[in-house]
Formats: sequence, C-alpha cells, structure tokens
Amino acid sequence: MKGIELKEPVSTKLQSLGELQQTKVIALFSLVGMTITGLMALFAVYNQSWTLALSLFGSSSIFFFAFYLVKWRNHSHVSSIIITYSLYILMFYLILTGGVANTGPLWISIVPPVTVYIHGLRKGLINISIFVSIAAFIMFSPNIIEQQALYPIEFKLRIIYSFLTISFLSALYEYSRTGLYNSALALNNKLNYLAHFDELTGLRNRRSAEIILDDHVLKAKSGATFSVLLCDIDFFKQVNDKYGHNIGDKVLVETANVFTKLLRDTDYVSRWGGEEFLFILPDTNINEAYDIAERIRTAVAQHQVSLMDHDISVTISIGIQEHRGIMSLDNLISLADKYLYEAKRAGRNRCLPHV
Ligand SMILES: Nc1nc2c(ncn2[C@@H]2O[C@H](COP(=O)(O)OP(=O)(O)OP(=O)(O)O)[C@@H](O)[C@H]2O)c(=O)[nH]1
Repeated sequence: MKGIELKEPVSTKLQSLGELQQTKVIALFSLVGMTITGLMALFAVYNQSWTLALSLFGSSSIFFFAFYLVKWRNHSHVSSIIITYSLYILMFYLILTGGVANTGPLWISIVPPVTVYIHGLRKGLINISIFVSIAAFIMFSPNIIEQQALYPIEFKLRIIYSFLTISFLSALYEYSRTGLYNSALALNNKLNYLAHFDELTGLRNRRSAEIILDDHVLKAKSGATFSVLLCDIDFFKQVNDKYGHNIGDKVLVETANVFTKLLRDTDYVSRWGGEEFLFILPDTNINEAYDIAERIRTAVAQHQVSLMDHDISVTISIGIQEHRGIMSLDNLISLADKYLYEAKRAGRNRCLPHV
C-alpha cells in the first residue's frame, strides 16, 4: 500500500552529500599527497639523494593515479585504499632510511587523521594499530637493512608517544564528527517525513497529496482515468466536545487505520485538513470509485473506537469525482467538495453522487 510510503527515499540527499564530500576530500588528499611528495622529491634531487628522490617521485605518481581514479573514474573506494597504503609504505620507507637528516619519522603524524577520516573510526583504529606496531618494530628492532637510520632512544619514544596522542585526538574528532553527522541525518529524516506525512495519523499530508494529484492530472492528458474521494467525519466537533481533544485525536488515528487497511496497493490516502481526508484512486472510474467509497463508509461506521468504559463510533460522508478530459486540479477538488457538501446536507453518512 502506498498510504505510508515515501515517493523518494528519505535521507538520501544528505547521505549522498556526505559521500560527495568524502569523495572530494579523498581527491584533495591525493592531490596534496602528490604535490608534497613531488616537492620533496625535487628537494631530494637538489640534495642529490637519488634513492629518496626516486621513491618520492614514485609516491607522487601513485598519488596522482589515486587522484585520477577518484576524479575521472569515480572509484573513490579504490583510490582511498591506494592513498592509505601507499602513504604507509612511504612512511615505513622514511623511518627505515631516515629521509633527510634522519627527520623522516616526523612525517608519520599525518597517518592518524588521514586514516580515520578515510576508513572511519573502527577500521581506522585497526589500521593505525597495525601501522604503529610495524613502525615501532622498524625503529626498535636491530638493523633490518644495512643503511637503516639510527635514532636516539628518546627520539624514538617521543615519536611513538606523539603518534599515539595524535591518534587519540583524531579518533576523538572523528567520533564527534560522525556523531554530529548522524544527528543531522536523523533530523533530516524527520523533517523529510514531516514534509510529506501527517504526524498524528501517519497518512500523507496535503502537500504530498497535491504532488500526486498534479502527476495524475498530467497523466490524464494522455488518456489515464482516476477518481478522488473527499471524505469528512460527521459531527466531529461533538466528539471533541463530549470526550475531549485527545479522544478526538484517537478517533482520527483509528479512522486513518481503517482507511489504510481498505486501500488497494495502487491507491493513496491523505489527511487533507483537520477531519477531512482525500483518496486518490488511479485507473478508477466513477462506478468503481463509488463501490470503494461505500466500502470505506461502511467499514468506518462499523468500527468501534474503544475507550476506558465504553466504545464510540463515527460516520463519514464522501464526495466522489472522476477526473475527466482536461479538468484542472482545482476544478476536480471543488466538484468533489460540492458532492461532499451535498452528502452532508442530505443527512450525512453517505457517498454522493449515487451511480
Ligand atoms: N481532536 C482533533 N480535532 C480536530 C483536529 N482537527 C480539526 N479538529 C476538529 O474538528 C472539528 C470540525 O468541526 P466542524 O467543521 O464544525 O464539523 P463537524 O462537527 O465534523 O460537523 P460536520 O462536518 O458538519 O458533520 C472542530 O471541532 C475541530 O476542532 C485534530 O487534529 N484533532
């Protein structure tokens, strides 16, 4: 049943905005990575550190490839994997060789923010733990390769301490960032829901019904038929006056439930106003619409709303109108309203016109 189903999925807009932003950041990371390693490579050439220059140029090309993938091929996931792991390999290389004047390990502080942003908190922390274990192993193990850089123990310890502190701060930042993002997403869902649905009954609201009506009026130009039922609860003011507004609300909710249970999969029902409801019945002529209206009217009249000490029931009046030819939306609704008014005048608890 389409009674409580959204035409376009909620939250997708904000979600895709978030994905778009992440794609942009991945592109930016790869661009910055490419530029920095490129500049460092030039600096290494200037210093005649040929192996370092070659590795940095290699890294710069990999970052360019990651940039190409995200920018022109839309492969942001592959690109993010390339950025992360080529960054790790470059860092291990800098720790191992010392980079320029044994300052290579200083660069590992960029690993935590990049990792948690790209991989999220859980996967990011796992990656960081693996990274720091390997980095510590390289720094603290006896020489793995011949030209391995040697660092004073105080330097190695402080590099690890500062790395852990930056990891903690990055995780904290990512935690609050995702928390805020999720609250914005939930709020967006709620606003989107309220823009299309009535909070009390859960039915579509008038705005949503008007969008569907516009669509059907347009389709009717190419020969499609549809009908509307404008329905109003009889003497509803008396229900409020006698039992109070809260019971009045309960009656509205239960009446809405009766409606949704009776609808066909293709039909729509909306809360048009206070105690007024509008049904849209696609591919339905006036005769079929009358049968449906009668079924709805009878079901509401037979339904008992259970209160603490007794039950109450209400009746409804319905004005029916089939869309014909190039009838405008206003014309369609005002004709349905005219029949509803006649049904009220004729004694209520009825559907008009008779067919
Ligand atoms: N409980 C409750 N009452 C509502 C809500 N919206 C509108 N109403 C009430 O619906 C009543 C409508 O009253 P009227 O327009 O006089 O119509 P009626 O008493 O139903 O009489 P007829 O339509 O002529 O049969 C008013 O008392 C409104 O306050 C709502 O969301 N909750």
